[in-house]
This record gives sequence, C-alpha cells and structure tokens, in this order.
Amino acid sequence: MAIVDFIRGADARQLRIMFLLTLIAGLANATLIVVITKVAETVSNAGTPGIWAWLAFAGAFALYYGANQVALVRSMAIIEDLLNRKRLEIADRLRRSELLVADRLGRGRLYNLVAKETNHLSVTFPLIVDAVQQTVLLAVALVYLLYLSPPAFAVFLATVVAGILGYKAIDSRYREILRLVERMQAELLDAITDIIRGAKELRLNTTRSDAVAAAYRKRSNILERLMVRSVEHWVSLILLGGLTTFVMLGVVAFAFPGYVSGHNAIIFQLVPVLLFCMGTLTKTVAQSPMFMRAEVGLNAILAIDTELSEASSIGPDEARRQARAFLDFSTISFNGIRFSYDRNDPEAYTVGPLDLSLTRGEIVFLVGGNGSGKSTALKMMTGLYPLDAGWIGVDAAAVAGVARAGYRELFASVFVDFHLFDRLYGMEDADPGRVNRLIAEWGLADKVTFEDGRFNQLHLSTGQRKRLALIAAVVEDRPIYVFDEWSAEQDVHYREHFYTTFLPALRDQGKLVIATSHDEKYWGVADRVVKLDLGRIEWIRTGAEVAGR
Ligand SMILES: Nc1ncnc2c1ncn2[C@@H]1O[C@H](COP(=O)(O)OP(=O)(O)OP(=O)(O)O)[C@@H](O)[C@H]1O
Repeated sequence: MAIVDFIRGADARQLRIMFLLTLIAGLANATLIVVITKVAETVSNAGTPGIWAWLAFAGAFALYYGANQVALVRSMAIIEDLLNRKRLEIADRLRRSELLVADRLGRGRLYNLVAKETNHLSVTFPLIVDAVQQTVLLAVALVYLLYLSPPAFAVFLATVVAGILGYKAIDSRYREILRLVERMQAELLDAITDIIRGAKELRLNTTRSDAVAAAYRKRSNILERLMVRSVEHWVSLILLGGLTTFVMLGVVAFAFPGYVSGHNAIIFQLVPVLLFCMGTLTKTVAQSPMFMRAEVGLNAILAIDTELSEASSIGPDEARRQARAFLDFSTISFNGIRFSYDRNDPEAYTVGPLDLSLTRGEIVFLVGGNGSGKSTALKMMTGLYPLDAGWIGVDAAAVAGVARAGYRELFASVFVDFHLFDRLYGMEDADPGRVNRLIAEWGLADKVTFEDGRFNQLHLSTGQRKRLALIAAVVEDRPIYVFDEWSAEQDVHYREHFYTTFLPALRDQGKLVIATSHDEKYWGVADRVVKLDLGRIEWIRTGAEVAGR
C-alpha cells in the first residue's frame, strides 16, 4: 500500500515510539474491557468490585488516555512533516522540470493534488492510528472468544472471510470511482479558473458565458454522480458490516443451542464478546473509504512526483556551476537547431533547422509575420525548449545534456507571457537607489517605489508592467538579453527610448541582445535582422541594409 510505504519514509525512531504508544493504548483499552467484564460478572453474582478492580480500572484508563493522546499528537506531527516534505519536493521538482513538462501537467491537476489531496491525507492519518488500536483490541477479544467457545470463534472467522470476499468485490469498483473523482475534481478546477480568469470576456459576451457555464455544469454534474456512486459503495461497505454481524449472531443464537453442547451456559458472555469483535471490525470497515480515498490521492501525488523527477533538470547549484564555464563567451552558435511541438505528428508546427551565429556586443532582431516562429525560436535559443535536432555551441563547446540548465543562466528575458514577481528574488543585494533611478527613467516613479526589497505595488497597465519587468531584467545583469515583442504595448516615447537608447546602451556594455520586433521603423538599430517565415530563416540582413542606408 502506498500509504504504508509513504509513512515508512518518516523518522524510524519516531515511528517506533508512536507504534509502541499505540500498542500500549490498545492494550490499555483491552484491559479496560476485561476489567469491566469481570466487574459485571462479580455484580451479576451479587458481589461488589474490590479495591483492585477500582485500581486496575483507574490505572488502565490513565494509561489509555495518556498513551492515546501522545500517539495521536505525534501521528499528526509525523504526517504533517511527511506531507510538508512532499509538498516542498514537488514544488522543487516543478521549478527544475523542463518547461514543456510543467506546461503539460496542467494547473487544475497540480492545485488539486498539492492543496486538496495532501489535506485529505492529513486528516486520515489519525484514523490509521485508531485502526491499529482497534486491531490490538480485536486480537485480545479474539483470544478471549477462542477461550470461551472455539465453535463461536470458527463462526466468527468464517463470517469475516465471507465479509472480506464481499468487501474486495465492492473495493475494486470503489477505487475506480475514486480515481475518476480525482480526475474530475482537477477538471472542475480548470473550468472554474476559466470563469475566474475570463471574467471580462464572459461579462461582455453572454452567449460565451452560457457556454462556459454549461461546460462547468456538465463537469460538476458528472462529479455529483460520481460522488453519489462513491457514497453508494461506502454505504454497501457499512451495510456489509451489519449483514455479517447479524448472520453471525443469528447462527450463534439460533443454530448453536441445538448443536453445540454447553452453549446455554456461556451465551450471555459470548454475545457481548462477539458484538465487540464485530464492532471493532465494522468501525474499521466504515473508515476504510477514507483510507482508500487517501491511498488514491497519494498514488496520484506520487505519480506527479515521478513524472516531474523524470523530467527534472540538474539542481540550481550545479546549473550555476555549469554557467561559470559559459560566462566569458564571445560567440553563441545555433547549428541546425530544430524543435517541433509534437515529435510524433509530422503536421505539428516545427521551427528550424536554424543556423545562426551571434556575437557578444551585438543587437539581433528576429522579425517575421504572426506565427512565423519568432517566440518559439527564442525558446529554443534560450534552451527552454529541447531540441529535436542540431546543437547549440558556446564558443568551441557544445551545450549538451544537463549543461543546458547552466546555459540558460546566461539569459535575462521579458517574454510575451512574462511573470512579474513583486520582489527582486535572487537579487536581494540590489541597490535600491539604482532600482528607483531605473523606475524613474522608465516613467514609473509616481506609481511604484522599490523599498524593503520589493516593489510597493503591481497594479499597473500592461505596458507599465512590462517596463517593470525590463527593470528587473536589467538588475539581473546577464550577458544575453531576450525581449519578445517588448515594445508592443508601449507608447511612442518609451518605444523610442527602448530602441534608440536602451538597446544600444546594452550593446555598449558588451551584452548580446536578441529581440523579436514588428517595429520596422527601428530595425536599423540592429546589427543584424533575421527574417523568419514558417519557422525557417528567409533572409539575414544588416540593420543598415534594412534601413536603406
Ligand atoms: N504551446 C504550443 N503548442 C503547439 N503549438 C504551438 C504552441 N505555441 C505556439 N505554437 C505554434 O507555433 C507557431 C509559431 O508560434 P510563435 O509564437 O513562435 O510565433 P511568432 O512568430 O512569435 O508569432 P507572433 O508574431 O504572433 O508573436 C504558431 O503558429 C502556433 O501554431
């Protein structure tokens, strides 16, 4: 069971202590029941319980209470520690994994697993502690049952075997439903994200809004039906417990008197013991859907973890170490590089093969119509997309395998779908005075201030956010700068500033600039302009040539 393997990952000493405490609590519980049975026997024979009975009762109760409390608190600490480690591991693997893999996993699935399923596991673990205690109790009760009446013990075992067979039949269908529930919950999260993120589009178009709501309703209804079916299975499990109890009691009450000698003398002792045994079993069976739910959730979490670990690139320290070998490069060469969005589909969009050599202190513009492959080419060139063919060279060295993560450290970027962090993460020693001067240079001084290592607000227009992302890239101070349609949302003034002042200043600092551009008017700023069409290079010209100088 995945859940057992998962728990085994905890500190062995902690687990041993917890198991011991659980065992003590279970035995103390069993002692309590034995004491009460004995007291009941004494009272039924017109006696009164002596001081030892009182002491045994009080001592067993204190032990049960204390051991149980510590075991449950410790169990929570253990499971929360395990879950925290798993959450951190998944977040770590996610940031290290290759871009395409992270994209493919899907937001809904990740949110569902990391937030919801880990919560479910956290509430289920104390129940496992309880199940261990119930098992100890059952073992003690069964020894007593065997001592009282071997035939009743045999009937109990036969009933339990029949119950297990019934349970197994229900169990496999139930697990399947739970897997579907998990998948549908992830899809539902994606659908609600559409409603939240598409707030503007939906309010401007009621027909679209109806269609999106219908898609959400459809998934929600499927989930409802799945949940009802899962409850049906749950109910079947609980009823199965009741059915086996009554079949067993029926056999003992109706059939035993005729066939088992001496039965009449012990029937009053036998029935409570049988009821107790079945009670502990039925309780565990009733809780088993929670375990199954946790097991299915955990398996899904582990599957994502494996998927991410298989796609994991090298660690950040190693990447930075690798990057040092590339930092003083003078030329980057792209040799027949090619990438397809789906290797198995010959019709899938493909960029390349591209052959291009770029030099430090150069401005290169990638130009071409919409969909000509500029952004895809940038992601190949920066090492974000894996190459299907060709290779990237840094001076004489080929960037192969894990070195790709080190190569990526050369770039600072503002992609079209950039993300703006509210802090300059990883640049904690950035000079606030310099950052605020850059903010003023880009006309944001009356909007944003950089203080205490963060921008005080990010409620800005798209063009303003892009200017702030550019400032963050400047502070990053990398040897290569990548700008994807940066100027698209800028007004005339900042567009002019970007092309005629900012980019040449980067070149003067010895940076290599690769930018996609639709601003034909400024192409003359570039040292070279590379025109793409259908993912291939159509021509390469100097800036002076395209400017007609
Ligand atoms: N995630 C993706 N999965 C599959 N195909 C994609 C994906 N992203 C882009 N494409 C395909 O790649 C083609 C090139 O897209 P790309 O964004 O590189 O073009 P572009 O030249 O940057 O266009 P634009 O000027 O509009 O930004 C598109 O026609 C699209 O079909």
